[in-house]
Amino acid sequence: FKINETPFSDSYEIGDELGSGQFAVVYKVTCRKTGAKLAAKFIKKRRYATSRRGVPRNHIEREIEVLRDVGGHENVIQLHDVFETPNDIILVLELVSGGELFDHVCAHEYLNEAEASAFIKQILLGIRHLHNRFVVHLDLKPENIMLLRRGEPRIKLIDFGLSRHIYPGIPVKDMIGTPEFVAPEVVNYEALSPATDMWAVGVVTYILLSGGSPFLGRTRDETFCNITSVNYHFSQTYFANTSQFAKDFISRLFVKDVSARATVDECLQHPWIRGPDIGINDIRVGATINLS
Ligand SMILES: Nc1cc2c(nn1)-c1ccccc1CC2
Repeated sequence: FKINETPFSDSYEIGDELGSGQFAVVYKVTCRKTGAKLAAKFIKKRRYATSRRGVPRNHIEREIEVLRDVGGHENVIQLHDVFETPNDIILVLELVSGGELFDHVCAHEYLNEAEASAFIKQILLGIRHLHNRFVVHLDLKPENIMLLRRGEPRIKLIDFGLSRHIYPGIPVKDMIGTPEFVAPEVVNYEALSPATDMWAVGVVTYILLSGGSPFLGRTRDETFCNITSVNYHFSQTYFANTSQFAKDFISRLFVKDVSARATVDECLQHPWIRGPDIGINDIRVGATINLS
């Protein structure tokens, strides 16, 4: 990937901090030439192979390659430019300023089904764009899903720090992700695949509808045990008034066998996502249904 030779501050003026992760800080920036408002993600470079601080260069390169490949979809963050300083690599990204989906859910405790279904449909459209390019996100969670603008149900998938290309027939194994969102194959150190993202969609859906986390235990090991035994339930407290469609949607994703787990295309066809607008003429045998 080509890195800009000129200094970052020659082209951009730094504004407010938008968010931060373990080794990254994101600022709102203004392009000096055009006045455009963008986001700049400063990723701390790892200085020594034995260090635990910072991100190894090849991981940053992988995030850039993935962003370059998946850019251009309305539910996926767009990469505009890359700069380097002695300590950081700077990704200039499309500005999303509606805050994290995580905060939006917290502000409401949980969402009604229509709002949750609209958010999940957008997440599925973004994921379909990734999976069609053999990209697997591997860190889907409400913190990594941003609202384009406050109060609008339009989302962008933002953090591709753990994402990678996974091609059929080339097994990839790795112990990564956030414990309460990882699928059984991650816990069991078995091959990762697009199905790994679909399990996480189930966890995000469960959280949007209830505010609770389906597999979270008191310890990391308890969480992992709940995941590998698919030990979850729809607590009456939050799911008493939830539709069968919503519960069926979630239960098709919490499937241990990756070959039996719903794919992104099957999810987009599910009645909970297609909603009441299914007309009889959509159900002609063999019809190609245009989902866009
Ligand atoms: N880990 C993160 C975290 C964030 C972002 N990217 N990666 C981001 C990207 C574009 C606009 C705004 C943000 C803030 C949060």
